[in-house]
Amino acid sequence: MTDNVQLEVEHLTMRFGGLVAIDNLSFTARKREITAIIGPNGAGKTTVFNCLTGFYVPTEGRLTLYANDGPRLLERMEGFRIPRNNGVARTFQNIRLFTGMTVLENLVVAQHNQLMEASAFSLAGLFNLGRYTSAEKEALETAKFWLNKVGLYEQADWNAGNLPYGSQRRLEIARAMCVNPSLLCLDEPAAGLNPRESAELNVLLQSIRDDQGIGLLLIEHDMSVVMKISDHVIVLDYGKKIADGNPEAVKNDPAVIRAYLGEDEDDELPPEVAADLHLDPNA
Ligand SMILES: Nc1ncnc2c1ncn2[C@@H]1O[C@H](COP(=O)(O)OP(=O)(O)OP(=O)(O)O)[C@@H](O)[C@H]1O
Repeated sequence: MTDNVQLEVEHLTMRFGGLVAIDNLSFTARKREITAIIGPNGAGKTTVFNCLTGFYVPTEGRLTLYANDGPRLLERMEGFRIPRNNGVARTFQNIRLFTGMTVLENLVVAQHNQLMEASAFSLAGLFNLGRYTSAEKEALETAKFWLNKVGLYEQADWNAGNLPYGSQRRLEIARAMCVNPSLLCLDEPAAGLNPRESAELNVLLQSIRDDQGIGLLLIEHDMSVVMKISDHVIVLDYGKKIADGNPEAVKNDPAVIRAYLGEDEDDELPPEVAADLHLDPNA
């Protein structure tokens, strides 16, 4: 039953004082699938990511990651161990690259933990022992692989801060992939992209899903991305799950339309949102 499950979230609740940001949320994300979490502003999407990646300790609930070597309970781990030992990588709403480093250096630094272990925390590195040099070579190979994959090989020596915005977004994804995660969490990767860059992002995310065989969790407001590439969509509103299914079912769900529209029957969806949800304007 759990064969294909990458992540199982059970009864997750996150309170900030009196505010319930996530309210008894359960869902499953599968391997080789893109699972989107959508919902209006403040619905609790980023808080879910912050619980999964150790930025917040959930108030209640269980978060089970099915890594290659068995299940892990993420909510019981110290935050820094989640990306380091447990295969959950993420990108952020606001790009967080090392802008003063080159594109290649950003990808090598991402592998710092593996390199530190191989260097026995510096001694092997200092004396240039074999184990360290082969780990260093491997880190460079991994970095080059991902540079190729995201189409930035030619820009390897550029300062990351000088890349165009869309390329910076792709570099962030490459950096997250350099730690060889089981689960990749992407927080609004299409924000600020033009239509061509969005289309390139779709291709990249689909190829990570298909070629790496990992689970992807995607927070995204751009419905053209969500509806095109997601296998599974979860909709949150005020911290509660209001829909869970395939994109087709979710976009026609009255509760979802109401969440975006509001309760007032006289309201109308802005034309671009209606178009993204593919709603019939004459309905
Ligand atoms: N550290 C915090 N302390 C207090 N309240 C918080 C904290 N983090 C999030 N919240 C609150 O939790 C709720 C959910 O926020 P969250 O950022 O998860 O929403 P979101 O769905 O990601 O929104 P957006 O689409 O605007 O990014 C909001 O009311 C927010 O103000």
